[in-house]
Amino acid sequence: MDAAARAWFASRTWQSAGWTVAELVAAKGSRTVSVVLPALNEQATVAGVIASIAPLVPTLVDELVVVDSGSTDATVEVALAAGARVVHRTDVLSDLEPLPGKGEVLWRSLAATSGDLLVFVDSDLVDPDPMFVPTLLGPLLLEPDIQLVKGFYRRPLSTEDSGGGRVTELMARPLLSVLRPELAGVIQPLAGEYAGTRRLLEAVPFASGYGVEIGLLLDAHERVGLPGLAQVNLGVRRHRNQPLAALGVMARQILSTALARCGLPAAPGALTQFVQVADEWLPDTAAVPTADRPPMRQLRPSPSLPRPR
Ligand SMILES: O=c1ccn([C@@H]2O[C@H](COP(=O)(O)OP(=O)(O)O)[C@@H](O)[C@H]2O)c(=O)[nH]1
Ligand SMILES: O=C(O)[C@@H](COP(=O)(O)O)O[C@H]1O[C@H](CO)[C@@H](O)[C@H](O)[C@H]1O
Repeated sequence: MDAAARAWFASRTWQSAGWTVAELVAAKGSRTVSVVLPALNEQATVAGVIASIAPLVPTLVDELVVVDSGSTDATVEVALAAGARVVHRTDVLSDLEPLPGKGEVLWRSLAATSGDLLVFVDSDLVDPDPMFVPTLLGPLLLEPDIQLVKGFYRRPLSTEDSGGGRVTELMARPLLSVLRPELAGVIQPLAGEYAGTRRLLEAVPFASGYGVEIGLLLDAHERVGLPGLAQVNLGVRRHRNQPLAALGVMARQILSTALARCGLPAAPGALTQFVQVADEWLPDTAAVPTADRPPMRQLRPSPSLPRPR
């Protein structure tokens, strides 16, 4: 790591949370917190993720919202039964045709929620620790300069104790070490569990697909610098792991977003992969959406405007 990354790692990495939920509630004051779970066909896991967060409502967490990304399974019914508010991605900004992707629903969640602080948690987590949200909120509530907090964790892969975070280890981390060495100290740059201030999150674009995390990290670094970033140890994170080919498409989105944020040209979103059919290998080319959504503040300039509930 370069000197700046090393200094940041030493000063902005919490290897353990030195705070309690009660201390955070006291520190919160009049600030409000929205927890957002993006969900696409997560009927098997969304209730467990909600259950790990629901006890924090309404003290530390003011609203717990599942933003449905066009699920075709029973995600919505399961999430409602588990006690979350469920917003379909077209319930807000309904004049805008939805783009496919995780970033789209995270972007729309800004219009569906009202918290001064937002926490994003994936809905495909398996047995998430109930301390994920309080640990992510700690630096935001206790350190006035911090505006984005990334989680880090040990990432099991299927039956192995580690090996998860394949796109992180094989693409995102090497890419950051080349393009933004200052961010080389970020342990999980693609972590799907992170928290930020609305002030920051409404000021930056959102990549509509899987590039959303790398895009937000690069834009946050650009806007608030290393002092505005922090990372917290969340322990272990198990989730539904996608097959390698799907991660290839994800990596293509992340690469496009990262290059664009760093001012480098990238060919329009398309990826050719190869499949074996009998004794032949055939190309399988798919368009890879890489569009950005503009800063929410451009659409909703006045924070005093009533936010749709
Ligand atoms: O178009 C999408 C793709 C993903 N997700 C959600 O975003 C989170 C992370 O996506 P995924 O699990 O596919 O990514 P991975 O964790 O495998 O990298 C999960 O809660 C998904 O349900 C979503 O809301 N819309
Ligand atoms: O970190 C990674 O390499 C990928 C894939 O993780 P696994 O190899 O399936 O554990 O998972 C993350 O990347 C996505 C893109 O940023 C995020 O949206 C996911 O929340 C996160 O799980």
